Amino acid sequence: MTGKGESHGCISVMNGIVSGTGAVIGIALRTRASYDEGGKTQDVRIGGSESTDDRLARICVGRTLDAIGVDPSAGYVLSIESEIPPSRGLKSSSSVCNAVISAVLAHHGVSMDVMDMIRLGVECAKEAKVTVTGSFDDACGCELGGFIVTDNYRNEVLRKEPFGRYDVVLCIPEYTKNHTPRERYNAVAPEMERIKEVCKTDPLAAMTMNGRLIARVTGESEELIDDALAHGALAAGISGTGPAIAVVAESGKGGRIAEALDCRTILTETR
Ligand SMILES: Nc1ncnc2c1ncn2[C@@H]1O[C@H](COP(=O)(O)OP(=O)(O)O)[C@@H](O)[C@H]1O
Ligand SMILES: O=C(O)C1=C[C@@H](OP(=O)(O)O)[C@@H](O)[C@H](O)C1
Repeated sequence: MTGKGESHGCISVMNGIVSGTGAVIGIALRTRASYDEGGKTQDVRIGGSESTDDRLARICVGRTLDAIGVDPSAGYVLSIESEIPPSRGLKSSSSVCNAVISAVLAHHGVSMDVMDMIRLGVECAKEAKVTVTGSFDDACGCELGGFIVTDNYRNEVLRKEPFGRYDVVLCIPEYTKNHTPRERYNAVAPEMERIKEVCKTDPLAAMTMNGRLIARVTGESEELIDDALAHGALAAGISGTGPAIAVVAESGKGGRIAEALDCRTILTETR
């Protein structure tokens, strides 16, 4: 039986690299995976992109088979279709991990506790070296949706609540993330402590503060953030390690903001 798996995306409220505490809001963009065993080859087909590295997906298959006691040398076909542009800070890697692991489990008819599945994905991301802290915040946001705060060092959820329905505009540069040295994130720890305080009562204000701070850390311009706010956005900032900018707006107002911004945009909503 073909195993099917699905996960979503999320945007950053607090970048977890700075202090180990991460916060995200789930969005509706989707990743779908399907998995079938048979044949002699291990075949990974990534829709819409010839150039995306398939190593993370292969690690997810191998580690899931290992976790459920199945021989990982079996031939398979894994297909992945994702709406999330890779390597822009929009959590494509976490979403792929969740979707692929779910598809492999479904093929074998095995159920796994959702938090165990998320933690398995974090281990895969670490092995593939696509994360600094393990990105437990992102993995939870992609799978569970809503507003989530996590401790990425302990893989613990600190806060999880529904977020309500908002439009989300994503500005997607053509280029992918630059790998800014970790010391540059560590250097802004005092500012992140202030953002953590704000986040306790006002996650949208925290998102903009974080988004501006990370723009400074990674060397991105804040111009699009200013433009989005000037056009009525409730929050705007770099998501993850960038370079994408995420904008939150009242439901129905995202389209107008997207038109006003000088960038390639995707219009979606919170989940
Ligand atoms: N559609 C996809 N199919 C398979 N793997 C993907 C896909 N999208 C992203 N990935 C994996 O995730 C990696 C990108 O991770 P990363 O640079 O951390 O970006 P992001 O911030 O989007 O998570 C890619 O190199 C690839 O290994
Ligand atoms: O590598 C990491 O540990 C993290 C990377 C960032 O996200 P992206 O991978 O989306 O850039 C960040 O937002 C997250 O809190 C932690």
